[in-house]
Amino acid sequence: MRTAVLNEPGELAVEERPRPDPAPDEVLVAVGEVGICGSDLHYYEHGRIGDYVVESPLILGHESAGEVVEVGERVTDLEVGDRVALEPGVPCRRCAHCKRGEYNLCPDVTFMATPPDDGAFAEYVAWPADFAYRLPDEVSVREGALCEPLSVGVHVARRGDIGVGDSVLVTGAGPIGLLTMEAARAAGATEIVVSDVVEGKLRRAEERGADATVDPREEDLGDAVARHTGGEGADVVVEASGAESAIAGSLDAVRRGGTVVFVGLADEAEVPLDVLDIVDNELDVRGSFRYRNTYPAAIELLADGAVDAAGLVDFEADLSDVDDAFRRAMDPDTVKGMVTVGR
Ligand SMILES: NC(=O)c1ccc[n+]([C@@H]2O[C@H](COP(=O)([O-])OP(=O)(O)OC[C@H]3O[C@@H](n4cnc5c(N)ncnc54)[C@H](O)[C@@H]3O)[C@@H](O)[C@H]2O)c1
Ligand SMILES: C[C@@H](O)[C@H](N)C(=O)O
Repeated sequence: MRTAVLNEPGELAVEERPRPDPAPDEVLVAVGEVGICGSDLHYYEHGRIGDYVVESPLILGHESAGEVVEVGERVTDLEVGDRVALEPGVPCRRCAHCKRGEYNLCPDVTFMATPPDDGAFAEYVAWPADFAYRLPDEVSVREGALCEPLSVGVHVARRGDIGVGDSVLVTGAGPIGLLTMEAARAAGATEIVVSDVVEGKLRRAEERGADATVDPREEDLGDAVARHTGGEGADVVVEASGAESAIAGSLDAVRRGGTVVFVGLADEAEVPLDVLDIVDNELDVRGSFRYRNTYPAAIELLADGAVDAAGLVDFEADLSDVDDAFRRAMDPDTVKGMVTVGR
């Protein structure tokens, strides 16, 4: 089968690999579409993300969906021909985190396209059937692939306890920020402000339903958010850029007693935060890591038309043009590029 393999930073090659056989609890999926994620681009450019280092050839891609072509002998709830979204992180199911239900925190997770685990830029993937979610007719294979970044947004909305009537600031209008905005809207948020430093991204946020947008280089973020929230600040701030200035500025934009959710990953592990501010204003400061139990909700949001994930897509490219697709995806105005593997 054809795969796209990262051999060296900046060197992505289409290579033949043996087609996998599904284990008894797995399904074999003919991959249809795979989204290009910021982490794929990071491995492509730098060969590492923090402690995860690409030390041997790695198949990238973890936002995927396709069609079941074979089922393992113990699989009872999926059939050949079902279209499925693949949740890319499969936990050990045995550790304390898994048993608590926080399986996104499992230290022994196998996560697609995170060294040393291969990803989904491949014609076929064998995957545990319980991490393959059947798509209803209303949800396309492309949308199925985008359940992955949407899941990040759904988990953020849950971590932030975003609810009816809340005001929310999202810093960063990449795929994660934009899908978080839509998950927040679906959760009941009524005033959503989005900030970014790229004009085209702010326009995208407006087109997709942001109530207001702010470029923090032109206007103080705290003042702008106060103006849109009756002088109070946002009930919930979601930091989805990873930019140090946005991380530090998040505390100026949240109301007293509000919540800040950090989902963006800064290049530096340490970014100064004013702890007195957190104590004095009784802020809830939370991290949000990947997701757990979000795929069913993401699929429902797409089936109901509550979220327009496919509208994020700027371009599609065939697997044979994956290297060029990665270059296009690096343009700051690009939100999402898709690689088509089969249909
Ligand atoms: N915690 C998790 O589980 C998780 C999952 C996926 C992605 N991430 C991280 O979330 C972040 C967003 O992911 P993405 O794929 O949308 O990334 P992205 O790079 O596509 O988007 C980031 C956006 O932030 C904008 N930005 C840069 N500086 C800014 C500033 N000072 N203020 C406001 N916006 C600014 C950029 O212009 C860009 O539009 C990244 O840091 C990524 O690594 C975390
Ligand atoms: C969650 C996923 O989208 C993210 N890029 C990760 O590898 O953690």
